[in-house]
Amino acid sequence: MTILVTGGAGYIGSHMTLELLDAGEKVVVLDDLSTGFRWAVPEEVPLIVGDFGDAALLRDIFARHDVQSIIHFAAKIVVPESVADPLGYYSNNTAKARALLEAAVEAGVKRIIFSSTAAVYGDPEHNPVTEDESLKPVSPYGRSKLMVEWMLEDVSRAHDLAYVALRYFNVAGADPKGRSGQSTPKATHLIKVAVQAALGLRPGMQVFGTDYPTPDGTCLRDYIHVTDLARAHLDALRHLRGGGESLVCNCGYAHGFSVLEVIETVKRVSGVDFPVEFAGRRPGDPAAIVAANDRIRSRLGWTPRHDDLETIVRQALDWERKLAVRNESGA
Ligand SMILES: NC(=O)c1ccc[n+]([C@@H]2O[C@H](COP(=O)([O-])OP(=O)(O)OC[C@H]3O[C@@H](n4cnc5c(N)ncnc54)[C@H](O)[C@@H]3O)[C@@H](O)[C@H]2O)c1
Ligand SMILES: O=c1ccn([C@@H]2O[C@H](COP(=O)(O)OP(=O)(O)O[C@H]3O[C@H](CO)[C@H](O)[C@H](O)[C@H]3O)[C@@H](O)[C@H]2O)c(=O)[nH]1
Repeated sequence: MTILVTGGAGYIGSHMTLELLDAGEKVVVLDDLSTGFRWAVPEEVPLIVGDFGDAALLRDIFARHDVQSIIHFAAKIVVPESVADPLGYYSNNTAKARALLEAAVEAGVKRIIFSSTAAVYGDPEHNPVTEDESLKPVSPYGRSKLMVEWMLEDVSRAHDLAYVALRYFNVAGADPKGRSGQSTPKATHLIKVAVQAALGLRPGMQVFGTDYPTPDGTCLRDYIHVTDLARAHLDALRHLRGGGESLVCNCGYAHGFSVLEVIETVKRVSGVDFPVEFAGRRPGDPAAIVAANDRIRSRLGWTPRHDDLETIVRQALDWERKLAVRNESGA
């Protein structure tokens, strides 16, 4: 039985592929390499370069490989880009997911795990936010993902296809064995930016907003280690294989760090006091968003192993150094 990983050449998908191989699973990756990297897919894993919305290609993959489960990561993921190009996001993230589901149902695929996002909550009224909080995404990106959750709910009722939708909070860190990490050249994620500043790869950084209703005035986020996140998918797979029902679960540690706390941690771990400028709020940023994680713990038996900001930062620094050497050598 093979697992199809869409987006397996990207940041989270490449960690998932490693985790699946470590667990002895058979994997095939489908990725168009729009933001992913060929080198991020281990040599022993077949990489099909193509579009996950291409029905003919999907039919061919399902005919050649005994795919019983899909882990669907492939998507466009940049919130401001989604505001500028909503139709591009609804096409890539929503319409193509419909095509994937249609092909999966046609081929008799039994299980799908979907990368959803905390962005489906928008600016939540309560923290930690539970899965039952009202869903008010504020960006086309969040809406494009929420619509897929709704499709999954309907499709799973009508067909023999069970699903787990995992709502990721702020994904960070790198493979503890140093095999992969966040490699997107212009990534805007806080930890990536701070780590680049610490390594002198950028002159400094900005803090977006210091007047939020939080203890130090900067935004609070729940940073989850990418390997703990990948393991949540393994737990979801086990749940579905055991006949478990379809589920939506948050993925986070249930505690938050402020932007200033993250920057302070990067400075401490790296030993570099890089320049930080205080700037205005970034449009669309919720003040605080922290995951309630009771459901994923009780229903999937998930337990975090890397819930430590210093470890996350240290591994992000290690990966960024590796990446700098790789980029310098033109590999
Ligand atoms: N990074 C985060 O903090 C975060 C938070 C919440 C949710 N997510 C979700 O996790 C998933 C993975 O995100 P990531 O951070 O690894 O991003 P990424 O950009 O590194 O990975 C996405 C991968 O999908 C591929 N892809 C995109 N469109 C495709 C298409 N039409 N056909 C085939 N391949 C395609 C890209 O080439 C890339 O390899 C996404 O669905 C994203 O929405 C990420
Ligand atoms: O240079 C920077 C970068 C970020 N921030 C701040 O740091 C916090 C975290 O920002 P990120 O960009 O790292 O993460 P977001 O919380 O905006 O985004 C996360 O949630 C989004 C949905 O809301 C998407 O899912 C996205 O992929 C995921 O990383 C925010 O307050 C942001 O304003 C800064 O102050 N300076």
